[in-house]
Amino acid sequence: MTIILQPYWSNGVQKLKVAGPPGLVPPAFNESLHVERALDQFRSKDQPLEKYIFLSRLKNDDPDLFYKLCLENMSEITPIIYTPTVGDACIQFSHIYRRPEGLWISIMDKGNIKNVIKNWPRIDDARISVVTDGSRILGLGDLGVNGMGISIGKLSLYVAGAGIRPLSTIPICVDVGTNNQAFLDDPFYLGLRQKRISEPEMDEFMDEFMHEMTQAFPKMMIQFEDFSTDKAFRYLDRYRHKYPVFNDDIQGTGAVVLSGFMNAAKLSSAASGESLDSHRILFFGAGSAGVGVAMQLQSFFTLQGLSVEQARRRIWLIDSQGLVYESRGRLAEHKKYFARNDYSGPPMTNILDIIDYVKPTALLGLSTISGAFTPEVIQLMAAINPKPIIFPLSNPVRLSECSFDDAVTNSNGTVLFASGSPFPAQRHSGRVLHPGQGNNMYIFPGLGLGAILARATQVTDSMVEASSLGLADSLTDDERAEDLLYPRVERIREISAHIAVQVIRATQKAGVARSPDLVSMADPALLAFVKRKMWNPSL
Ligand SMILES: O=C([O-])CC(=O)C(=O)O
Ligand SMILES: [Mg+2]
Repeated sequence: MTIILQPYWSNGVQKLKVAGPPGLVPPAFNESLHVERALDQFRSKDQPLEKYIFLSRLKNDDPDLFYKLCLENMSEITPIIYTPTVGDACIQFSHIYRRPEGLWISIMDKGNIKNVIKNWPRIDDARISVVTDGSRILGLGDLGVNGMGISIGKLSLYVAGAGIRPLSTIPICVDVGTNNQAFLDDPFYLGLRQKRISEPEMDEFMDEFMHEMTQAFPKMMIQFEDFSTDKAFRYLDRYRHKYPVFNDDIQGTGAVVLSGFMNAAKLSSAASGESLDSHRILFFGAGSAGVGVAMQLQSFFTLQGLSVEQARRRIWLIDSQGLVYESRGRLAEHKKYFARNDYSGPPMTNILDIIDYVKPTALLGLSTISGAFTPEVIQLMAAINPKPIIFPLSNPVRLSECSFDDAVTNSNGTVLFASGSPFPAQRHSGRVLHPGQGNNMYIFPGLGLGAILARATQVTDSMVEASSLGLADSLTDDERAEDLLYPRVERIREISAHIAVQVIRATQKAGVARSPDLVSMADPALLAFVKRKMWNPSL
């Protein structure tokens, strides 16, 4: 008897699984039922973190089964492998760790990064990597090498959401120390026992890292993830014109919020009778995500015909000191662009006073201050707008500026809502209201897929904007009829394919595409091509 061994790939390593010769699998084994069995096992765990551990093990043992389960149960599984549970998994990463996954490069490898990268087993297949230094994981702060969990989670969504082949993905964590003392004192912590290195040392390290990555993987797109604010802007600026790289927290979050905002603004303007270009957006939180989103939202106004300068004037920022304005003095570099020059009184620190002064149509939270949008804040927004736009975007759930429930109750059901992390639907006056999830997971899979297929040499602003417009117009009539701001996550593959087409077109217009053969394809043919390129679990 010949035993049939079917090859599959796990974590870059080829393995073999018994495909079913008599005697080696149970007599009544049925593969399709096995997916349901795995789902049952998954549901039998009561703690989200246990579910996470179960799925992470399953992914390593049998990627086809894992991704089949994800694709068939997106809305149930995404909150486990991704936000919010991935946050807890990162906090606990060094304790729940079982076996290596991804690529670890530390400051000790400086000068030798080339040789470390060479150890990656599937160099030729690699197309996309998510890189973090763990310095600001979600809203959880410096988690050092435990940040690897976020790179892993994002790449699982690349596979599930955009059909990137599992083998083409590389989660990377660079260990440049951590300032998290509790971790440094924890014997289980998996990173170097040292504080974060200085900025010049980090720059040298990153320059070598980026150079060697692009040498080793010429077809690679690199996503920067959860670097702390200063480094997020710094390394995006430093490398964006040199390598195909984008920052998910600045650009991905910006694009997803722009998309949801476009849909919300239409509904809000229809209710108020105000023109689209008269919206006023107040940001609570002025870190990398806040300013990144504000930058992206400028294009909402320029798309309506305003100049960039007029668009800038439609945006106000609040940071930990209150309203951001020029004469307040000593502003961090990244806040200066949106600092107001039309206010020069004493610092305005109370959010209710600021709302009263600005009269925003939209309030966006990127502060990681849980509960910052109090009932009074929501009530005030509802008093000045028939349909207030309120987006508490901080992750994970417990750091959200308000819950969907609070937003619905305090606005009497009028709120147009999107949050970074998932919230349950609410019933109000006999209607079921659905929260939008303004999370960059709607953007990066399609953006990355488009960039890879076009073999983009850079990720331009126009590509990011194309991904946002692609997402905004991917709502179906049914979804629009329910006032949804984002499409249902179950349709993620369809949405990513649509976004990828828009992104490929943008690469062509920007002259950064290295796949000239795609130019001549009409849109339907290009969409079919993109869908054909998507990997599917073989089950
Ligand atoms: O990972 C997420 O859910 C969104 C994100 O990039 C962040 O919060 O840093
Ligand atoms: Mg992030």
